[in-house]
Amino acid sequence: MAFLEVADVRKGYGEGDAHIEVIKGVSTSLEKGDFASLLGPSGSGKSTFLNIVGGLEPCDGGRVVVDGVDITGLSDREVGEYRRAELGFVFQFYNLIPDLTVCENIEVCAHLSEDPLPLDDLLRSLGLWDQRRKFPRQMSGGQQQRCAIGRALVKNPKLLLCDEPTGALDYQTSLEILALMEEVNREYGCTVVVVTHNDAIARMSNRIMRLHDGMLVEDSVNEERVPALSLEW
Ligand SMILES: Nc1ncnc2c1ncn2[C@@H]1O[C@H](COP(=O)(O)OP(=O)(O)OP(=O)(O)O)[C@@H](O)[C@H]1O
Repeated sequence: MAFLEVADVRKGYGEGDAHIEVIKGVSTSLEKGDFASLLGPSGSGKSTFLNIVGGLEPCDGGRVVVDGVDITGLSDREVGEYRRAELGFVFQFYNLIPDLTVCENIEVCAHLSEDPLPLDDLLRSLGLWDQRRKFPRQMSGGQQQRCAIGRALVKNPKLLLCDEPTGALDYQTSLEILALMEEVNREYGCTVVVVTHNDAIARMSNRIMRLHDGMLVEDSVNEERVPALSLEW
C-alpha cells in the first residue's frame, strides 16, 4: 500500500449560489520517501489540497489515507493527534515564536513528540548551531526558514508538507533551503510535498503533480531529477 493515498477528494467553499468547487475529484498516491512538487497557477487549489492532506481542513468527499490511516474518518481530537505525531508543516512566512530563541523555538516542538530528534545534531544539520541563541528578529529570512524547518523536523515526522517554503527568499537562499530539504528527505526518509509556483523547483523532485482549476492535470514520475543546488530559474 502507498504511504499516501488520495482518492477522489472534493472540496468547495460557500453556500448556495456562492458555492465554488475548489478541488474537483483529485486522486493520487505517493510512496514513502517520495519528494513531490505540487505546481499550478494561483487559485488552482494547491494550498487547499495541502491543508486537506495535513488535516487542517476537512474535505467534502473522497478519502485521504496516510500510512494506513484514513484521516477523513477521524474525530477532531484524532486529527489533532495525527498532525502532532506524523506531520511537519513549513509555510512561506516562518511562523516562529518571536520571544523564543532558535533553540527554544525548536525545543517547544520537540515536546510534541515521544521520540524527538536530538536537538544539537539537528541544529548542526540545519546550519544553525552558531545562531542557536538568537531571536528570530536577529536572523535573516533564510536562517528563519531553517529554524522553521527545524521546528517541523524535530518531531521526526513521516510527512513534511511545505507551502511555498522559498516564496519569501532570494534566489541563492532559496537554493540553500531547497538543498536542506533534499538532505532532510534523504537523511530522515520523510515523504515531502512542496507546493510551489516555480516550475524549476519541480526538477529536484521525483514526483511532479500539477493542479489546474482544482483538477490534477499532471501526475508524473521525474526520471531526470537534478540536485537542488544545480537548479536554475
Ligand atoms: N477559506 C476559504 N473560503 C473561501 N474560498 C477559499 C478559501 N480558501 C481558498 N479559497 C478559494 O479556493 C481557491 C483555491 O485556493 P488555494 O489557496 O488553494 O489556491 P492556490 O493554488 O494555493 O493559490 P496561490 O498559489 O495563490 O496560493 C481560490 O479561488 C480561493 O479563493
